[in-house]
Amino acid sequence: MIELEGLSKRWPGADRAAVEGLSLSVPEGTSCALIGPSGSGKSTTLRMVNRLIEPSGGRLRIAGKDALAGDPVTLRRGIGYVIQEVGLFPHRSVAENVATVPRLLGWPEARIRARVEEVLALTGLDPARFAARRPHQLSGGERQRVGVARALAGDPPVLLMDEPFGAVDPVVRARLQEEVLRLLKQLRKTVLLVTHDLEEAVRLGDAVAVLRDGRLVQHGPAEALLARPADDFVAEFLGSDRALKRLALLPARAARQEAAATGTPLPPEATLRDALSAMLARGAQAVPLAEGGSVALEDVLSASRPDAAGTPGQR
Ligand SMILES: Nc1ncnc2c1ncn2[C@@H]1O[C@H](COP(=O)(O)OP(=O)(O)OP(=O)(O)O)[C@@H](O)[C@H]1O
Repeated sequence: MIELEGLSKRWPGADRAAVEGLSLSVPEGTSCALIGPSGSGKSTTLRMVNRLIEPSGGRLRIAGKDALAGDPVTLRRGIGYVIQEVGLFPHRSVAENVATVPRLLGWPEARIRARVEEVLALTGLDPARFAARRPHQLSGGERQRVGVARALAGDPPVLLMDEPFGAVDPVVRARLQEEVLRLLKQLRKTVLLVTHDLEEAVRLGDAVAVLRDGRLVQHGPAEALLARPADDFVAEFLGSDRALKRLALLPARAARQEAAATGTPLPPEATLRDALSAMLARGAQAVPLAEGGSVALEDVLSASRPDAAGTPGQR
């Protein structure tokens, strides 16, 4: 659990605080994505959590302990940190880079070797192929994987990620996001993430927190924000297509049993947005589902109403 309580940062000479009275909790084993315009205080907030930036005021607790009380270097060893430029040591091998924290923690050599192999494999890098390479001998996506492997090496309960996939192309990016998401869930890490990319926030964040001028304006599951933005600023930030974005988060469940719809059934993982796309592509008012039954246009419309209660698409 990461708990920020009234956390603030005021830079010397600045006319307003970069972060002002920010209170936010990330429950254990969940992830929260910080989003907001450039300069809204996302990176400052993240870096206050591992004290690369010392807060000017407020409280910070990690796993119930006062994280502002002890030594920041010790704190950082217990927190994985992934940044866009990865920040690998260029003259060290992948294995040596990944071993950084376990070595600082004083693990025995055999344990370090085993752990390096384990986290490389977890992040989709075959140790036999990659362990001895230098960072410049890797693709951007592979470097990013090494960055994640390095952050996981010491098995920290908390992970901070600042634009973790910003430097890789969109195709690699989507695959990495899926894989890392699966991995972090499997390992039950508590994750605070900064991103410019709303889709990434929605995909990776159990909750999304919107910042504006250093203040928290809305916090909750992406689906709730897309359905009910707190104000015009959040609505505009989420985009005029926010209703479509929300449909992409809602599973297409059979809303009616009659097999009126024709055409190829949608697979079980299909969302209401997929159902709508299929209707538009087929010029049909309804589409069948592989699991049986069908979804009709009116079901999509009723689910897209922000006040739609219960499980959307279900009657
Ligand atoms: N070291 C610093 N000294 C003075 N001001 C700073 C420093 N670092 C950040 N700031 C200021 O604090 C504010 C918040 O910056 P921050 O980097 O947290 O924003 P951000 O939301 O992460 O922006 P971006 O999306 O552009 O990365 C900005 O006004 C920035 O100019």
